Amino acid sequence: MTEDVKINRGLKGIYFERSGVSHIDGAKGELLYRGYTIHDLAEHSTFEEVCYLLIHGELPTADALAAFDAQLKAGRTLPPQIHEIIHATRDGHPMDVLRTCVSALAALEPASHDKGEDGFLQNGLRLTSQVPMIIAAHQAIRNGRDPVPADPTLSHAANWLWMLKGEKPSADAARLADVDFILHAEHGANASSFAARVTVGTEANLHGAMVTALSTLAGPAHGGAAEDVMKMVQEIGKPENAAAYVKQKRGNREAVTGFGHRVYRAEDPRARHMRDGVRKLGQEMGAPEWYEILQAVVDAMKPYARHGLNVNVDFYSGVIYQLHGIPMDLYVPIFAIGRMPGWLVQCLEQQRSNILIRPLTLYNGPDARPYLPMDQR
Ligand SMILES: CC(=O)SCCNC(=O)CCNC(=O)[C@H](O)C(C)(C)COP(=O)(O)OP(=O)(O)OC[C@H]1O[C@@H](n2cnc3c(N)ncnc32)[C@H](O)[C@@H]1OP(=O)(O)O
Ligand SMILES: O=C([O-])CC(=O)C(=O)O
Repeated sequence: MTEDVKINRGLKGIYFERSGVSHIDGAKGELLYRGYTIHDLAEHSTFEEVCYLLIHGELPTADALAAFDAQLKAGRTLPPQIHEIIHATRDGHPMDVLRTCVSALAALEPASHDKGEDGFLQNGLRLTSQVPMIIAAHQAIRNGRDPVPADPTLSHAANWLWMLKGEKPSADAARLADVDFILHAEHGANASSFAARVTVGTEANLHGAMVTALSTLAGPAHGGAAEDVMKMVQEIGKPENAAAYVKQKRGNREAVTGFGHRVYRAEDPRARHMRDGVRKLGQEMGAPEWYEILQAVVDAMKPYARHGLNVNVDFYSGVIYQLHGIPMDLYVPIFAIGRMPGWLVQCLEQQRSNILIRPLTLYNGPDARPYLPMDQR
């Protein structure tokens, strides 16, 4: 029909909106949250501070941060029915359980239907606190233990590890989790945030948008990559096997997971912090071989780097979780913990100047034709 129309498959390179939250320079490999480089934030900030920055646009004063932190801590409660739902779905993938529980919270908490700007904010902050609780409670229940109650003296990251493992994390372990959350907190119009914005565009509630985001994050082309990288590392087994593995994948024109990105052509700036974390943790724990395997894959992929194929944020994160003894199926849910403020702020931006997001598909099916009665088909 309209053959001259240009189709942008996957919306590659298309700007659909303006955003004041994060800036990605794919050619240079740079990422800013509200004007601050991800490197400064990863080195000097905390997840709570980054949440505040993303949502309010400025770094908090000490008083503002204390009030914000108190609000996050006050959100660390779950209706008792959530534990019943987790019991009923305990054998499911943690991402399915998490998504189901967030959906159930919409039905259990009347405030979830407040679609004003403040309603979105309050619901989003409460969910930011509830999401790690759901994941940790599922991990406890599927292992026959009672969920560990939240500890109001601990930061978001330390409390997550406490609820997950039932023991107080070391300062280093808590800081590594904190940095992981900072690095994953926000990334512009990535697939899950875009999907959440589509949901808000229809004037649906925030919980609905979060369910959309969680569904979209789960795929291996997006948040699921960290789990696949860990499986790849296990399959490779030793650094000397990496070159043959990559050769076979490239020969079959299959993706090597943890590489490639829709926007970055230079290395994803978040990867460097995770790489440092894997190297340090591996040495400390007497398990340097995981890092060596990862670096052998990077070496084998070097010929493709000049075509813009470099490691992304998910390449190193799985091994960090593995070294912490965290099961592989929790890797995507951990990404979701970090991404909560990013989804929230994208939803807030969408809501502030809302418009239905509804592109076109160019029809290439049959021309108009008469309906055929059953006996003539
Ligand atoms: C947090 C995140 O979501 S980060 C991404 C996490 N996902 C992964 O790590 C999974 C592996 N990577 C991929 O599948 C892809 O790189 C994606 C989905 C992330 C991005 O895909 P796109 O933007 O559509 O890239 P596209 O498919 O256009 O790739 C361009 C070229 O690079 C190749 N390529 C892209 N990624 C990879 C990869 N991981 N391994 C090998 N080759 C790759 C493609 O085959 C294509 O080559 P061609 O032009 O010869 O056909
Ligand atoms: O931006 C993307 O397409 C994917 C990504 O790296 C993220 O969501 O962090």
